[in-house]
Amino acid sequence: VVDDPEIIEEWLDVLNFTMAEVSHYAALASWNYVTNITKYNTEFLSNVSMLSGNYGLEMKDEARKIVQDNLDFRSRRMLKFALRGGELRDGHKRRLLQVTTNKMQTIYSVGKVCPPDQPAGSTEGCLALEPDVVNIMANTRDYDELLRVWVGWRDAVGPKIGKLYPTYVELKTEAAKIGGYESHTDILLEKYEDPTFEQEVDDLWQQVKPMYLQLHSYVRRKLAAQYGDDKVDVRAPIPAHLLGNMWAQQWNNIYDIVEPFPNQGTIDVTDKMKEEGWTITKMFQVANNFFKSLGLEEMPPTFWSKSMLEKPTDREVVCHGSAHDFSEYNDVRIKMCTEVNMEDLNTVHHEMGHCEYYLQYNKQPVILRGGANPGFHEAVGDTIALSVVTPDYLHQIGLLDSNKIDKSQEINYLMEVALNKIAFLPFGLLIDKWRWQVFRGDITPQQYNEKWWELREEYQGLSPPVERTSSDFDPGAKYHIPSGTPYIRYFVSFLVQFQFHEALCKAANNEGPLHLCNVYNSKEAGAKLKSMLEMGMSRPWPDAMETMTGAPNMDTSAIKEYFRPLMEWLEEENDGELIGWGKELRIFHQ
Ligand SMILES: O=C(CCC(O)(O)[C@H](Cc1ccccc1)NC(=O)c1ccccc1)N[C@@H](Cc1ccccc1)C(=O)O
Ligand SMILES: [Zn+2]
Repeated sequence: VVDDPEIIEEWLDVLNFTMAEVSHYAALASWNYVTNITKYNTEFLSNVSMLSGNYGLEMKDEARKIVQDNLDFRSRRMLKFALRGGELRDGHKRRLLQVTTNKMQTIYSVGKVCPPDQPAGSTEGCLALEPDVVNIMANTRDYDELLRVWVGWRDAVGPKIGKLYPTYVELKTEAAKIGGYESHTDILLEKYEDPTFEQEVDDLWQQVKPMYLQLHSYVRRKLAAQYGDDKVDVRAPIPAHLLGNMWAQQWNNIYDIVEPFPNQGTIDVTDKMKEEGWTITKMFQVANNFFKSLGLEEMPPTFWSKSMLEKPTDREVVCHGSAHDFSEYNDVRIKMCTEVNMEDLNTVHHEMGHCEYYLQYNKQPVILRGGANPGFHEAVGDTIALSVVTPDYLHQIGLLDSNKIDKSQEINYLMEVALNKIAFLPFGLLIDKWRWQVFRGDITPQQYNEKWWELREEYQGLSPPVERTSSDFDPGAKYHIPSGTPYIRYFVSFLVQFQFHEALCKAANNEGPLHLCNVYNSKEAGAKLKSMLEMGMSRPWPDAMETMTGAPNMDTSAIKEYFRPLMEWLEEENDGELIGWGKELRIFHQ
């Protein structure tokens, strides 16, 4: 047992130094695998993961011997993080967990949708998820073609991942119990340092659900008009393959079907980007320039030389976007199979927001480098993107002919953003609602798929377009399940990013409405954001929230304020129409 403050400080310094080394090598091994899926890189990653796991267990055992009583807040916080997490001590089980997780991620990343009666073993004429299948889901308006790729993708990856998932859950559960937790769910929730967190997200959902119901009712009617009311019943959940996205998580790609005031121009500037000859590099340079305009850190030279910004043609990679921190010499990188379109311009800012956070908290000890909570990390880039999509800024970067918008164009603009942000909220909640129940043992493998679809109907008001059975594993068709990436962070992000946007607009002395505010070039806004980012996870997230907004809590007033004009318009449109589904189906009256 150690209680000498001198020795403890020395131990924390050694922890910091060794952790930087270990996480550097772990990051490199991971980078090599995700940017080049080969047998060698897979095995190398597995070996490095075992070594970093050994290091983690050693540090934990040593940390346990330290008496924390008369340590300062910061040292106690570092020790708290050092003692966190699951703990598999058996090498074989640790290796099995690593290999199982890696297999699921690889199945997803190399998955292909092949034409019917495809000869076994050949990938001739098969389509990858990105960009091929994603583009079909976004652009096709043929009901049956959408159905073919929607089912095809789930058939290609679901059952294979579903076979591995129970082992993954068992091993995560064993690791959690050895670590002293009730279940792995408690480890996931621990990151929010808030005993009532689950209750809070339910309350927040209840506050924004009315906005979602208005959007859902309106979109359902428009889809019924588009595909016929034999295909879309305005009294029932919406078939899940008609929303322009493989997971129906965001509906921006069906803007043309739901456009409130046709032929008034739109902020979907994909066509203009192509006309203007935008390149992938330009997309990243424009994003980099926005951060620079705020007085924040630019991406360093190695970002441009070492990132993977487009899909390679000569090898298999993990296409799902990610931002990587190599914990030294400011080496931060993005891996993304970018395409020149509006949706990816958003994602470019999203990923670069992660890199900006890395660059801002790199003065913290390694163990305190992270988002104030995981939702904050997801919200940085999206907050900037709320300025980027304004007519004012799109005009500034040459993607809109005018930055003037009249009332109907303003409704069109708000609809576009709502199809991205409001549509997402129930999806951002239901993924971990399902996963928390699985890890608590409240959903058994036999029930995986039926419980998934119960949640999809309850929260999103969607139904599967064809019969689903327990031999399907539709959760596996979404990246974050096979890769083991938590998801409630995005629900948190999609709410707090409006609080952050409001705070930056206030710092920038913006006069106009929140939804038209663009903080580009505002050094005051940049300073406000920087003051939160550089904290990393050195303080509990309410302190970081208070630094940004002046109040410590998550709050839906900003997102409601942002969309108020659209909600008024939608309530008008939906007056006397059917709203909701199942038990909550009713006629809406203003
Ligand atoms: O998954 C992503 C973007 C990928 C990421 O940037 O969140 C990435 C996911 C990931 C990849 C590998 C390992 C772990 C997580 N997260 C990061 O790169 C990341 C995560 C934590 C800290 C720093 C970087 N977005 C979500 C939700 C979303 C967010 C914003 C716009 C659209 C959609 C989705 O696509 O469903
Ligand atoms: Zn992210």
